Amino acid sequence: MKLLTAAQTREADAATIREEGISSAELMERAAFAFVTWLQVRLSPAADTQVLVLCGPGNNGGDGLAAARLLHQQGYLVQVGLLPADRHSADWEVNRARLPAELPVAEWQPEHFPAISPNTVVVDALFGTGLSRPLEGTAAALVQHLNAAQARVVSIDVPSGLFADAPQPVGSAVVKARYTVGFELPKLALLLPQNAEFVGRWHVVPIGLSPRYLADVPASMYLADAALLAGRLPARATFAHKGTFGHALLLAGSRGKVGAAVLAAQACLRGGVGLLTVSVPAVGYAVLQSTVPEAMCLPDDCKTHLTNLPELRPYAAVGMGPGIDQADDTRAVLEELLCTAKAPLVLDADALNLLGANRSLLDLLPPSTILTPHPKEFERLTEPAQHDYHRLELLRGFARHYRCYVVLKGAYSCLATPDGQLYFNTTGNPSMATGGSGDVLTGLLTALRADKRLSALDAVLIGLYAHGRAADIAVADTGQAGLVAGDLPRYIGQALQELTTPDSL
Ligand SMILES: NC(=O)C1=CN([C@@H]2O[C@H](COP(=O)(O)OP(=O)(O)OC[C@H]3O[C@@H](n4cnc5c(N)ncnc54)[C@H](OP(=O)(O)O)[C@@H]3O)[C@@H](O)[C@H]2O)[C@@H](O)CC1
Ligand SMILES: Nc1ncnc2c1ncn2[C@@H]1O[C@H](COP(=O)(O)OP(=O)(O)O)[C@@H](O)[C@H]1O
Ligand SMILES: [K+]
Repeated sequence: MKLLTAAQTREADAATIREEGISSAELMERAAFAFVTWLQVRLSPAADTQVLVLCGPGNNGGDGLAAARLLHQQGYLVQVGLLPADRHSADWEVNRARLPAELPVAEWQPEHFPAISPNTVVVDALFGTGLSRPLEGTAAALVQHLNAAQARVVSIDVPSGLFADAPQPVGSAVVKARYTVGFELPKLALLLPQNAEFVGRWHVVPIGLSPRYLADVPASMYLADAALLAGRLPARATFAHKGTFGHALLLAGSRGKVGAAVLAAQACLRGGVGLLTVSVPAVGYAVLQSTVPEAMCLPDDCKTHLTNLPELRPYAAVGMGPGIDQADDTRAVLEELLCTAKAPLVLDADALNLLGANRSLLDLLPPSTILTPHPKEFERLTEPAQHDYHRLELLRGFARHYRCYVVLKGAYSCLATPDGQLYFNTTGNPSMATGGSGDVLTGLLTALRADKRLSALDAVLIGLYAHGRAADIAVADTGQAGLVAGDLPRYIGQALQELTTPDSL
């Protein structure tokens, strides 16, 4: 699924109206109906629920007016509060005129905004994608009044005051919603951690925007969801053998962090690799052999950390980083790996920290290397970001410059490709905020990179999706708090199966 800018969303509306021969008011009715349908599933029975719809002057306010009418028709106790304005959009006027006379409507004057009870469900339809500047004056005061009320707020399209795809000044007035319900496609703002306190949980509801427009519009940002990835993992051929899926090498572990090597190795095997060799410091040899008997183990001469790069010829992909620590000998191993590797590389954790501390090594990165930093590791590779949009631009620039695939890990992990595209992963949940989840990802990505049937892009996208999906499946058994990283590998196979090409004509 593509992520559209606010301007492209307007074009999508216009294309839909043109192609279907409908009026813009009809499209607004569709949007309001989709919103109300979503809301009704979550509301208590009509007689018990007071709904306040706060409407701004544009089409977001128009959506609110149409939603107020539809909720009123369903028997909810609805009131409408209007933000005073000199001008209104044409479809706002249409829907204002359609409000039934018995539905209470009042213009809310700044001197005496009515009190908002915490029991009220507030529909925030003040501003949407048409926000042209930060809120101030009456609009800002109303947003502050609403936020102070601590009512249950559901925002239409975007929380009012939040730009859909650009940063706003720190401290701007923005509605703090419990839910945000968007139309057809999520806006970029909903995916960024800095907006979490405004967005709450988000959902998108379909409104039938032009499929032709959505297919043709150029995009540089995508949502990597099941629809994008379904069928991208080829099914295993009947006569497949272990050579078909590649031999991977993992360089992982140090004294006190052998567990990272174990987690990465388990995930690599569950990711379907044909053969796996793990190079660990001598202290990890017995641990690895007993906990991951399917893997071969190459103990380093050094007891505590990695000091030797194994002969690389047998390997179809190499992953380095989990738990390796940052000793100078290990930096030399990394440098030799970057200089000599012919196979694709996956670099994580301390391999990234070593790159950050020795930036001249970055110029040695082979093209198409996969790097998986979390925001702090990414900062060590680049510079502190001013805000999340800036971080995404740094990410895009880094991936382009070094011709690499860079995954900025988080709730919606973002992959930047060498040609500057961004893909946001949609799977995963907060159960993964536990030590070792990243080590599991390294192992899984190394397995998928060793599989020659997959392109680099597909390997990363499938890996990110399956990593998060494994956690989504696992929490049904473990609960969120109870999940540990070692649970994840067992669910990877199920997650990968969901993306496997169906065995049909
Ligand atoms: N496919 C879809 O997604 C569909 C989208 N639809 C809906 O349309 C919404 C977009 O509507 P929209 O373009 O009319 O913009 P909206 O957000 O209502 O605000 C514009 C008004 O606010 C004003 N204004 C702006 N900034 C301001 C400020 N800081 N302080 C004060 N005023 C400010 C601005 O005035 P101006 O900038 O000209 O001064 C103008 O009057 C979208 O979010 C969705 O809900 C559906 O109906 C159909 C399908
Ligand atoms: N709230 C969350 N929602 C979804 N995924 C998450 C969340 N928190 C963490 N993750 C995922 O868990 C992994 C954590 O990786 P990382 O920070 O490297 O952990 P570690 O270093 O402990 O292995 C990343 O893939 C990240 O995307
Ligand atoms: K809104």
